[in-house]
Amino acid sequence: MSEPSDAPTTASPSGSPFADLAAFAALPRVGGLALSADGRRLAIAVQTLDHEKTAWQSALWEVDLEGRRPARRLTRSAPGESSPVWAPDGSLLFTSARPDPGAGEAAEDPKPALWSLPADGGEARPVLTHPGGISRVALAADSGEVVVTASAMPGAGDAEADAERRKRRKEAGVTAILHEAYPVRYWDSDLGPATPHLFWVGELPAEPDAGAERPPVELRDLTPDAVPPSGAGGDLTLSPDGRLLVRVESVPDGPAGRRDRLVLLETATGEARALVDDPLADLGAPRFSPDGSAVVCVRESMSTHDEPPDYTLLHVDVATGAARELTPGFDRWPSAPQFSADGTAVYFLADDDGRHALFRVPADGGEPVRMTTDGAYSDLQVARDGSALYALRSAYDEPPGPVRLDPEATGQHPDPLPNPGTLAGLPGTLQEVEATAADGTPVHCWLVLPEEASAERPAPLVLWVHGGPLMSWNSWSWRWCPWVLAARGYAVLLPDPALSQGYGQDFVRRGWGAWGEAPYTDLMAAVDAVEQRPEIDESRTAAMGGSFGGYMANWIATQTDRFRAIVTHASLWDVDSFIGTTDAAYYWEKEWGDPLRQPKRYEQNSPHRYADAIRTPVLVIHGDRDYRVPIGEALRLWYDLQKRGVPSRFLYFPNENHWVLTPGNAQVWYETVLSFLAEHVHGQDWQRPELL
Ligand SMILES: CC(=O)N[C@@H](C)C(=O)N[C@@H](C)C(=O)N[C@@H](C)C(=O)O
Repeated sequence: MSEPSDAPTTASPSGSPFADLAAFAALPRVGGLALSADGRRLAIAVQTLDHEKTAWQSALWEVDLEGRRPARRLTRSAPGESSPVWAPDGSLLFTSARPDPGAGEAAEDPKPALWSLPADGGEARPVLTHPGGISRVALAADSGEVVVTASAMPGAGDAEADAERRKRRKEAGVTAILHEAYPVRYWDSDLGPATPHLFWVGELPAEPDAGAERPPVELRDLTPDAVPPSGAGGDLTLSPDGRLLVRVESVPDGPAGRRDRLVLLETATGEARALVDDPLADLGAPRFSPDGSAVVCVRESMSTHDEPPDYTLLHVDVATGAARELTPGFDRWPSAPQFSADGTAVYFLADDDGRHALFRVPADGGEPVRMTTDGAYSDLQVARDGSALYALRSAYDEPPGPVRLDPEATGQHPDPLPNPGTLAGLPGTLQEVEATAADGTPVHCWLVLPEEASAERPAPLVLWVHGGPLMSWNSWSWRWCPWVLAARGYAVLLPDPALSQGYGQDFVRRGWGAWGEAPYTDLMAAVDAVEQRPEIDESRTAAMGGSFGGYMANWIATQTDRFRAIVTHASLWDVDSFIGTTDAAYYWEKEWGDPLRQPKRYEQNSPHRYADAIRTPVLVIHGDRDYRVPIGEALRLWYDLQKRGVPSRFLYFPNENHWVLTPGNAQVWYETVLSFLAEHVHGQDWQRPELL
């Protein structure tokens, strides 16, 4: 195919916010959801650009459940507000590092505190502070009693001693941490010396009369023995009467290994015992039943060298600890379970065939049924009177927004609720494509086509590989937004190759321990299939991906010269060094094995071993605060490319983690990717982003 003279550039004439990176960064992004106990009020968290346009600020908004009024903003502050929870009296609790107007001089390093917005409006007031900051709030559904999570210094008995220890370290200029257990980091943070503890708050004091002093809120440490690395930072659920708490506890499991179990705690005494402790599984996402007699949770079987993990739901009797499988034989991975209002059913979410669907299963056993047709759901809220469900719904062609669902119906399209993040339109269309792998297995893909793509004007194609790898392309992504590329005339292929979720356990097994085999050939089969289409220009293609998707971009670079450019973000290059330095080696080491005693998988699947074969230009992107895929992977990849004279560029973010989370850097990310694609896919001159 010859080069058309009007090849798309990095600018788009369409006028869509996806064509203008500043307008794209300014689109409101809807996050968490909280329903009040009486089912009448719904709060959402919405991120918008701050005044200087240098940070996204999270604020809380209220959604009119009748759908008559647009969503209205409830909070406003520079540090933003998050983790909304409605108290029984109708006030809205949230965490925020905003300054306390009554506290005199502003703190140098303000920590998030617990705030309350009165039911009938007015100013929010601070309720509770801790020297380590309040990171989470849990509320007992009937009693309204509260438990908070805050990080405490080792050995500090109370908040005063805690503050004193922090002060002494600061005055002495000590930032060092002495580690005695694995792991030492998580995501982009150091673990220790402070570690999360759970504090009992009980009933929150009522709003004081005008002019009166607010009574101090006493915190009682429910987990005084919590120790680094993870302390009591796991997920938790409070019984409706506030008497019991079930939390996820991470315990050592072999050398440098961890696993998660469920611990039951009496809130009055702090007395604790293991509720479900399974040496062959991780337990997570516990949720109490409405009568407090049972807990539903997720069981993830430990993977082995030969077998990927598998997930099921457990129904656990709180009095006896007896656990029963709720989803035996269900060939999908259930997550985020919750009881129905009357406790007779459990709702859960699962990837299924390119969707993240809502399911329901009877609590006393039976077949799970899928309740939603399209889209990806999260943040499910069950109205306590059983009248409705609320959730956030997104899809590859729709950003997240609040919806109402029928608690019983199957095959439903939910009612959309007022959404401050509604889009006016998209610069193209989304199609569902099924390719066929060499062994006959279907490979599900989403294909984004730009507005102008046609047989007369075929669009260049970008293959975008998802991360995980145990994941699926099924929901909106601001970080990996194909519509920004579509606005510049690119078609974007989003395939779910072997190892992806939502297609059954055998589909995961096809790629287990063999990342360079079926996952790679499935991707190539998807590209082959889409390249046959008249509206695709098969002579102008590129491949990109982040994280595991970056591993695959690197692998593709070593295996084929069919693409004109490779973009690799936060990627794995030398898998042995990655597993030894990531924040959670135990997540990977079973599948890959011991590199000294079981070197085969490393020899066969680590891209760095095939560096000499790379001919395609590569854009390397990495953040220095990335503890999931540490920067060493990018430094070594960059060195290996430069040494071999491969045309390459390195976009380095000193302050970003595994994801690029600030508006300026996110825009520069897209700008650099688009310039690199324009240079190599269209043969245009390299346009260096102005701010780089
Ligand atoms: C503990 C752990 O490593 N979990 C994995 C799910 C993980 O983080 N994998 C990364 C290498 C990855 O591919 N992440 C993707 C999902 C991303 O986009 O961040």
